[in-house]
Amino acid sequence: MAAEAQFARMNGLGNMILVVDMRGRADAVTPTAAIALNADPATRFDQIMAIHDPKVDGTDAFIVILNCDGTKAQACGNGTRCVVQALAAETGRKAFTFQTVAGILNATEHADGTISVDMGKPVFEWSRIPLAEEFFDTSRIELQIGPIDAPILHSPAAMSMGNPHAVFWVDRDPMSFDLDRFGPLLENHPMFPEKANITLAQVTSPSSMTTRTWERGAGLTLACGSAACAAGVSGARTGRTGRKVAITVASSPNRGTLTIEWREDDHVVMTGPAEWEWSGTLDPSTGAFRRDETGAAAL
Ligand SMILES: N[C@H](CCC[C@H](N)C(=O)O)C(=O)O
Repeated sequence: MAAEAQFARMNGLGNMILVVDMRGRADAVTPTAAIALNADPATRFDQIMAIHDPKVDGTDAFIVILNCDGTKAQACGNGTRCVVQALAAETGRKAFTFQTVAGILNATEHADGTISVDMGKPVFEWSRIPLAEEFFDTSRIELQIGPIDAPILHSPAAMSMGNPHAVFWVDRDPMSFDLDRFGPLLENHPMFPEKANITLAQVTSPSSMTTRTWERGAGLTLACGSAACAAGVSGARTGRTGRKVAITVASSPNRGTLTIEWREDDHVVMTGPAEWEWSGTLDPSTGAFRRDETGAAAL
């Protein structure tokens, strides 16, 4: 049995996150532990954000991201805001720099409690998304589902925010689509050798859209931050919106909002809330956990 690690159950717009404090130790949260934690209704989650000691100078932590099926993810926008809130509560600091497998992320907590994360630069090159087929222009790739002459979803914008995304444009509320049926087919489509996060986006004005996402490795989640980034960038890239959009996440409680700005320097900045629910300790090798009785926010 591994020594216990502190964790906090948190959420970003309903995206269920476990922030696990792995600082000062060499082991990792195992896929077995992730699967066990997800199997218990009390600790069911979409992503684990494991905070490890920094590996490079100038960063505060190295973050490892696990999906609820035990696979690794390269990016998680909602989870990153949760990590910022937990570390800000612990240290009183407002600005952090993290390293992930996808690169360096800078993040800031604002006075109103919202958190901005610089999610880095989008990647459009087909081989780096990655797609299985060469596309010169990945803003509209050939892919459709439904009847060949009347597809239900077609021609998504494909891109990477560190993790692979496909954004399908729809002309009505994304909640009115059978995403639980189409999501698995598209996530696992041969076009996406590393699978993909699948988002439906309805543009509602040049500065707003409504989204809903089927997540790679997690399925239908209440919200997905990196998908909101992908939708915002794809809206601007295809001329549907400007470079700053308010994204209503249709599936989240009270249809919450994320603001996505694709800055002129090519960085994508996501701003939104994070919420602490409760804290506890867990065994990172097995997933056995205990809930703290104090009821105080802690990592
Ligand atoms: N919920 C996350 C995304 C998790 C990504 C994951 N599903 C994958 O790429 O495998 C977010 O807020 O960005």
